[in-house]
Amino acid sequence: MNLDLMDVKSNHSAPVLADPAPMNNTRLGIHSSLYSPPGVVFSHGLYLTIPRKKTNTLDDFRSSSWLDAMKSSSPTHRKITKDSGTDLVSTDADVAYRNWMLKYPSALASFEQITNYAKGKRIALFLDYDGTLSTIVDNPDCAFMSNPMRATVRNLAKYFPTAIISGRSRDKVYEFVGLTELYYAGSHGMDIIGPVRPMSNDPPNCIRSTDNQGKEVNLFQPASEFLPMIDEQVFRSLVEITKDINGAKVENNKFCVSVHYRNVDEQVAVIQAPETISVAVLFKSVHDILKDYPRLRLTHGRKVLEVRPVLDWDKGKAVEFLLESLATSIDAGLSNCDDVLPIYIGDDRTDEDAFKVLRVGNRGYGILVSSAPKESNALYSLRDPSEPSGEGILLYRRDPGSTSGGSEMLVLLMAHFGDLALYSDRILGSSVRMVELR
Ligand SMILES: O=P(O)(O)OC[C@H]1O[C@H](O[C@H]2O[C@H](CO)[C@@H](O)[C@H](O)[C@H]2O)[C@H](O)[C@@H](O)[C@@H]1O
Repeated sequence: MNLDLMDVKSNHSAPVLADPAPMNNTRLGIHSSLYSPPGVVFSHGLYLTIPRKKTNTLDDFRSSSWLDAMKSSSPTHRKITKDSGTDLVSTDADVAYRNWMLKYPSALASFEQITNYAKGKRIALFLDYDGTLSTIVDNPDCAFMSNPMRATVRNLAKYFPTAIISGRSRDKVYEFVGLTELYYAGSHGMDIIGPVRPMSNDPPNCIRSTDNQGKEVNLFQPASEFLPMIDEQVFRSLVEITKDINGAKVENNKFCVSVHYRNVDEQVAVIQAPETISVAVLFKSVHDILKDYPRLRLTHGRKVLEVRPVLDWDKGKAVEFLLESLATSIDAGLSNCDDVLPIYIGDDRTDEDAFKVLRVGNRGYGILVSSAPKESNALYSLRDPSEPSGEGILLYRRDPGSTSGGSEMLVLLMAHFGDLALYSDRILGSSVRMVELR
């Protein structure tokens, strides 16, 4: 559900904030139990599991972590409650989620802590795309971003340097987001368009280029040598071997390739005849192809296998690269700014590399978008990009030209994401809390 203006105005209930964890201050104002979990209970029964009795040649695949990864790669709260069909399990799921939130408190509930720490600092915002700015859908070509979300990101970018870091190709994610004022990193950070940095700082594979608007930018493609192999050989081979697997889809993400199995029949019921399990066949086929390409590796995303170069580069490295670019670029507005607070919001395993980078030395905040408990290097959580909600929290800056509070510019940084928008204070409903960023 997208909240329109009427929804916001008519929702007069106080913000329904998730159970706040007791907070002790650390440098980032983070609950100390984040570093030593307070007996968090994970209900493994919430996840579907597959029997591991060996029966034939596909056993290695069934009994390895591959199928487990498949089953847990996209657990959704909705699916758990729907599939189980009982209120009891639904309650268990809620309890497990609340317990999990002791370790990963809601970013909404912790918003004052975040903004307190942000005072006096320049925020740099990094956003994943799928599952963060758009909801997960069956067809990857239709993972559109809502207009309110787009408007919010556009407005955020007026205040904070903002970058999208996606596993998609850079062109594709730009096509979805469509905002020229952002920086974009595609192929899990292996294809970055960022602000121009002084030549002396340029690593190899970094060149000056122009973006779609003719603006001078830096183009950094650390995996450029892999392009012919991935594009001309691997992508084609993967398309060929999966063409008879109903529902499989291969997506060319330029420096990596995604093999989707969200729509492939998992056939868990016929586990005794594993040769009919299409997903297992798919995994084996992809694995077999990769034997011929030792310089490529396989990672798991949400119902997707991702083929990528063996390269010491990931979303975390991309965040570091962009932070350095932003800090040295006059255009980006972070130069001469000692204190930058990076915030990264993402939902998937590949986002963990970025969370890790921010976690080290309490450098910034990682926020995991997840509706199911899972281990993460993030510090905070949000439940779902599209969860219906009337709550919102505003991060705002006073308009320097303003003489009255009535004309303050208000920027909604994080509500439940599907409902993000820019509002003026005149139209805010009482369900929105405001936190001033000085
Ligand atoms: O880093 P991201 O921007 O999150 O990209 C990761 C992968 O996202 C896409 O796949 C996922 O979203 C699809 C659309 O909702 C869904 O159908 C699929 O099951 C998910 O895995 C994208 O299609 C992949 O290429 C990206 O690698």
